[in-house]
Amino acid sequence: MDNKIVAIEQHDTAVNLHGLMQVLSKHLYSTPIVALRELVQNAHDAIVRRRLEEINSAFTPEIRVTGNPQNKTITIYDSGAGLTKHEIHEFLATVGIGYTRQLRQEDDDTGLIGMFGLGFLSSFVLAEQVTVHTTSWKTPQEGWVYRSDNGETYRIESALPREPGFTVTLSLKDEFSYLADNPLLETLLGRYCVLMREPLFVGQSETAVNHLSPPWRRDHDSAVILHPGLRQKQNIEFASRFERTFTPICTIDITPSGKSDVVGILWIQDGATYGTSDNRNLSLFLRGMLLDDQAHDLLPLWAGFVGGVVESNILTPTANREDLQRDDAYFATQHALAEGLIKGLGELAKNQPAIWRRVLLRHNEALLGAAICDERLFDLLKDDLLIPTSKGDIPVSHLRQQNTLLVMPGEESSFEEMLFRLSGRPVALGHRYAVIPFLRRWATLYSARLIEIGTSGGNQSLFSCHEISQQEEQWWREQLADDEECVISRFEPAVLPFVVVPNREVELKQRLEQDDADRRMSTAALMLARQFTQRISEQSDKQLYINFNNPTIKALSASWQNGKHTDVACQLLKSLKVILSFQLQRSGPNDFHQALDNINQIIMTQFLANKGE
Ligand SMILES: Nc1ncnc2c1ncn2[C@@H]1O[C@H](COP(=O)(O)OP(=O)(O)OP(=O)(O)O)[C@@H](O)[C@H]1O
Repeated sequence: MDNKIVAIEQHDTAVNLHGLMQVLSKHLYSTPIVALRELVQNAHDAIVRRRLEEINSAFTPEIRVTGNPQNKTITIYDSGAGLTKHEIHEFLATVGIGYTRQLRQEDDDTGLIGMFGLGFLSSFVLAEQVTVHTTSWKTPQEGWVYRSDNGETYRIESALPREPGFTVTLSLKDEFSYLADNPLLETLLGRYCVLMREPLFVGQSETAVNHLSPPWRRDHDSAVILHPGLRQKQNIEFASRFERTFTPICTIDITPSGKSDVVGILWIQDGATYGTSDNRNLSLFLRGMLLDDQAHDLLPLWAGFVGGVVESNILTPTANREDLQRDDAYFATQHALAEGLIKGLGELAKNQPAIWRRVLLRHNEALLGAAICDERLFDLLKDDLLIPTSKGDIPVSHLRQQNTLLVMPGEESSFEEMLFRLSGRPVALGHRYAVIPFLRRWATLYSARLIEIGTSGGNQSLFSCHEISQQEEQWWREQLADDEECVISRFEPAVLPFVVVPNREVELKQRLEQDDADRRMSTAALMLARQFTQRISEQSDKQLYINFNNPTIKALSASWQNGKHTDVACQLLKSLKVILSFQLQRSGPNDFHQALDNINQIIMTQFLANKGE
């Protein structure tokens, strides 16, 4: 046995400070503007900290951001807790450690935003020099100035004391000097900080950029219950600040539910959408600070016509505070928003019929898709939505006749369409978004029959079989069929002697077997589809249903049985078939010419031959 002693060495991981600072300050954030948000957020937290810690504190909370274009500086002032000399070393100048996190660990319901101990570093993205002047409320007789060019080294010097608080001055790099413009700062910060709870002023302005509190907080803070109409008006005004493309039709309140604390408003966009259009737009505020104005993944996929602004205190941001961790809180929020939206749509339908009609009108197609994603939505929408049919858009109840619903899966017009135009029955257009799954669910719920025309199952329900001898069947095939499969049947209306129906399943099989289908479909999907089409036997891609309810067909059948010659009549019928097929793009130009020629010939020889000369 080998008894070698293995020496185990333990070392501290070395950190290359320069490299780490480069990554943290330059590459953590997607846009340098985020640095301003981080500094305002620190100012906010400092005010909260002072309120929490200073007993009998009677200070006026204020954050003020001022740009100075001449000096190319931006100053962020706050009247918060400030820092002692020791705290500057321990928290401001230590990467990854912040006092805010410690405070949050004691009590996380205080509204503090910071947690990573990284945000201050982002100031080095914008600035070639960062200067801080601070006085802590704990040591009001001391003032300190911190200075650093890159965050890697810094200087601290004693300075005159100031009112407790913290002022950071960024001497901007040339490429960011344009930011030292107060109107621009007002726009940028107005976007990020509109829901922040401490007042933020820009330049010399006496009006805080966040002076308007969001409607849901007004409800909470005020004892007065607003008239619903007035509330809706306020909500829409507020929503319009976040919805750039569409005007909101109406808003839906989101209140905390389940494990989510999310609160805010969603709205339905005014502007017709297609079923597949995705205009979801969600601004998410975390602890009062805009985290993401493209947080639409939190909304259900079917809600392509919905916008919203919501806030939460429990979601977990990523370290750059530009995205969210996909944790339990995230999924609870997703769930709460979907539930709130479904409930809100239900209340809209019940309490505001005029607005509900507008919503249906604008988003009928998208709502068809939504209805098949959720039972409750289906229940809400099933009788109000319109189905596109051969006779225009109509509710499903009008589509139902003799307890059957007809749907045409294919896109092109066909003989079936003509069949139903003749009988006056509307046929749903199955190629349109969500129509077939919606009708399937509707049919199951109301125990109606859904007939999908063109599939073998569908055709069997439409055309009943008629028995004739094999010899006669053979004769009919010879007289009327080209490359169609011949089916002897009975159907309405009797005035139609036959129809040519494409076999959609065979069409699908042929399409899948084409090379270009391979390129468009993923291999897995293609394999599944092929498994299905293998079961479709090699048949003709068209079927000719000969109608034994039709008087001409019946008369011709009787003649054949009596051995009479009916060649001319059969030729006429066949030409009629080709002409109708051509109109529906089911026969080619040569056949069409031939058919017209036949008719001319028959008329000439049968009716005019003796009289013409
Ligand atoms: N304006 C300020 N007033 C008082 N203390 C401040 C101020 N700005 C920063 N600090 C202190 O410096 C610490 C580090 O700040 P930094 O922005 O790097 O991280 P953070 O705010 O704690 O967390 P995050 O990275 O999530 O923003 C803070 O926790 C706080 O203790």
